[in-house]
Amino acid sequence: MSNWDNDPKVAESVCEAAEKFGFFQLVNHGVPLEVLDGVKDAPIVSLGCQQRRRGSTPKSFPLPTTSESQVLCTKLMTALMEKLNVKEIDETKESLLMGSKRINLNYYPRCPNPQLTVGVGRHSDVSSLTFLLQDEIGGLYVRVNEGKGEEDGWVHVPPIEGSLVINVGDALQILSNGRYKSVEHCVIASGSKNRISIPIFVNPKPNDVIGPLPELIAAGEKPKYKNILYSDYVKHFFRKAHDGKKTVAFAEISS
Ligand SMILES: O=C(O)CCC(=O)C(=O)O
Ligand SMILES: [Fe+2]
Repeated sequence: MSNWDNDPKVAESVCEAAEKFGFFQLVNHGVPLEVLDGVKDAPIVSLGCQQRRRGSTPKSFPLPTTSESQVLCTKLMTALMEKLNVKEIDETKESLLMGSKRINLNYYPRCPNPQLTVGVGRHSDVSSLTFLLQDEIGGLYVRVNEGKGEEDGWVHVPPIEGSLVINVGDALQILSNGRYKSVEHCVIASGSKNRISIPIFVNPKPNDVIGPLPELIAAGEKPKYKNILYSDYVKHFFRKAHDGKKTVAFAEISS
């Protein structure tokens, strides 16, 4: 990614990955590694580890985002919007695409029989984009080829040192009228090692109304989703279990 500015293929690959897979890993992303390590080593993380009980649900802690991650986020959003022929990220779009952020801390205690514990159940994120820092343990699985019979399955996202895992969330799927995919993923705990992951969720503002972007509808696309208050969408997500049932169905226009 370091040659983002002089190689248009980088932006193209990002858009292609967001359309086809909804997930990709970035290296040379410009977010200094010390920032990632700093977050992983923060005292609150160790405290969290001691307080966690085996098998209990991961907990959220507010942690600051960095200016480097903001620059990266703006670059990605700009490229993703250009691909949709949305030329300018004005104030309204900035709010819809990246108006609020939340950082979580997920701690997965090792479990001798991972099949018997809940890491994170199948879900898609409600964000527009999620940036995930994961340690070297692994355990994140992403759904591929959904609905394609025998090819439908789960692929492990291997930890790559210094990389960021980035995925499209439901809000961006809705705003892009289904062009960018928010795919299901889940986490299986390790049988032998504790794992930490830190997702940064980049979201619309709670009071934003999300729906297919006006530029797409003006270009003749039929809207696949209704306009919906983002905070209502998030409420719906937290009301239901992580059972693989799609939150995005809540916003779909039935045909
Ligand atoms: O821990 C991970 O790798 C992913 C966690 C996740 O999907 C989430 O917090 O939404
Ligand atoms: Fe997630």
